[in-house]
Amino acid sequence: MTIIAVDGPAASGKGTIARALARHYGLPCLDTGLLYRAVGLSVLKAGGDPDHEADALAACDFDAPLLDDPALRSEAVGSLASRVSVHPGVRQALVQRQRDFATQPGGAILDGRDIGTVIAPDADAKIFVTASVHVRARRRYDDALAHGGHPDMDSLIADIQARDTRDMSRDHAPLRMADGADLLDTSDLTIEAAIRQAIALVDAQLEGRR
Ligand SMILES: Nc1ncnc2c1ncn2[C@@H]1O[C@H](COP(=O)(O)OP(=O)(O)OP(=O)(O)O)[C@@H](O)[C@H]1O
Ligand SMILES: Nc1ccn([C@@H]2O[C@H](COP(=O)(O)O)[C@@H](O)[C@H]2O)c(=O)n1
Repeated sequence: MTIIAVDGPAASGKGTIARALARHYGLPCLDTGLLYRAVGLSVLKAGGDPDHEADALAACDFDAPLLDDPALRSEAVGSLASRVSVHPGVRQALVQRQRDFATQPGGAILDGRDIGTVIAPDADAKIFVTASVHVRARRRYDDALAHGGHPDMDSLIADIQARDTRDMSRDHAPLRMADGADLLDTSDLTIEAAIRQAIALVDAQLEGRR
């Protein structure tokens, strides 16, 4: 069984890298941010308060098809996800689902904020993907433009900074580089180069464990 943990801040490119690693190693992949986004969107739909733990907890029992809802991908829902994810009860409610995915026969790749620290601390390989705030905001900007939106760079930068601060400073499972993780800064890398480097880092970690 091979478990690969990919963590990092918003728009660092961790999902792109996790999916490429999944193709390369023939493993299933879980974007764990979607689980928190589903909770955030469910609270909103129920008219609850994302900062109120009981409202957020009630939303953890969402229906699986919600994970395919394109509305989950918006920056606004990303921000809601970040607010519900500070509650320890919400994190606890989502842990087993992620661990079950990680420990399926053959293993898996998971990307998120606490995969290498909390969900799979004994993962066979761990990567922490990052990029400068400006580069990450630029990626969100380009995505929004490509989808016909009218993005504002300053508000994207502010949203990403607010999300980084909340994710890194919360008491439970804060975003940080896990022990044994390799850092991959994608600020100046093309997608192809970032994927090549990620595969080289994972290969080296897997080789080191043999
Ligand atoms: N190295 C790169 N160079 C240029 N663009 C990139 C690079 N890596 C990812 N991107 C683009 O940046 C955007 C965000 O990437 P991605 O969704 O992989 O980030 P993420 O860290 O998973 O974000 P999220 O906060 O949604 O979890 C996507 O449009 C992706 O194609
Ligand atoms: N393992 C995780 C994954 C995500 N979160 C929180 O959800 C927010 C949205 O995540 P994206 O990866 O889809 O951007 C994120 O800002 C985190 O607050 C988490 O706590 N743990």
